[in-house]
Amino acid sequence: MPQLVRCSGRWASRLKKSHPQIKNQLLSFSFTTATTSSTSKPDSQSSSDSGRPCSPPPIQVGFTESAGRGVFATRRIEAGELIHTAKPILSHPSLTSLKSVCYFCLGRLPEKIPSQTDDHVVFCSDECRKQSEGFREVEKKANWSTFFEHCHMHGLKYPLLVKRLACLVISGAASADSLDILQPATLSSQMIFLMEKEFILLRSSFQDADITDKQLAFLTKEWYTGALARIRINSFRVEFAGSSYQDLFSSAAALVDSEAAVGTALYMLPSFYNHDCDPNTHIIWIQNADTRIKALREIEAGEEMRICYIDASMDYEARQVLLFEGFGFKCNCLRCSSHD
Ligand SMILES: C[S@@+](CC[C@H](N)C(=O)[O-])C[C@H]1O[C@@H](n2cnc3c(N)ncnc32)[C@H](O)[C@@H]1O
Repeated sequence: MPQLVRCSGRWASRLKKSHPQIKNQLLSFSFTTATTSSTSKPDSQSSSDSGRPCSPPPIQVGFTESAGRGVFATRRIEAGELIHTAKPILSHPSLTSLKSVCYFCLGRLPEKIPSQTDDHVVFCSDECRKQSEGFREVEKKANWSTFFEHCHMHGLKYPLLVKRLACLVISGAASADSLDILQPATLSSQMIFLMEKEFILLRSSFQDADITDKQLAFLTKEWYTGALARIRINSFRVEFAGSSYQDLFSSAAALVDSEAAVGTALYMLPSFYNHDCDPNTHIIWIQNADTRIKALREIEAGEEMRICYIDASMDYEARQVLLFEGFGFKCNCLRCSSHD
């Protein structure tokens, strides 16, 4: 039986200083010790597929024997059960989706887009526009064309999330150490060297926009690489599960464009799920970056829940290469132990 840890205390106080999305995620972390007020709506809660919430979610973060922290079931979970939902703490559309999905929630745009006050990006609702006001005010002060062009030319998506985090920090909506709780990727000196350019572009875009040195004190190369190392290992490509012929058609078209993902998002609780090449759980997106974690089969109380980070249909060798190069680990799952 793994040693279970309560996600409160040090983690909670660090997260309390963070922006509202992170604060809401805190409810999902504190569920073992805290009761949420009737007016607060946890961002991560279990619910039936009818959408009826039945919190708290039956999960707990604990230590595994050989994969660091992981997520464990606190009771038996049925196959197909919706275990919990989660809202992103950071999200950003892919550069090719900037005008076709909501700049905040990555959701599809309604036929009639609400009146926009923002020329460069588009929101699916007034609510999303309002939620973006803090970071967008900072972002709008600067000219991002060189930074975007650099990311576009080199196929970079993680710097877009670092930029959004930096805007949140400058706006006062997030603290600079918001992501410290997450496991960082090990970056080679070559990777760190290549990040120099994007870091300089990010910092100089803020400086040119007259963001003061005091406001930018956190934005050091060390902070940048630390944030990027965490985003790299923990963020998800957001791809909608096709639910209609129209969706299937659009995703086929997106694949032809070699970009099926509408964007990238980072979550707090889902970041603690380890990988398995024969997972018992999966993560899905239906209409925006809010995600659902569902059981693929029956899960026993105390069992670790794992998702699959890659395409599980690949053969053993291909999976090892991808997991090692992309995530920096040698997979210890049962399927890999038998070289299947
Ligand atoms: C997204 S994090 C998962 C949570 C992480 N264990 C933690 O403590 O924060 C991914 C990291 O967990 C570890 N990990 C996940 N799945 C693993 C597996 N199947 N075998 C070995 N290590 C794994 C690796 O260190 C990997 O880089």
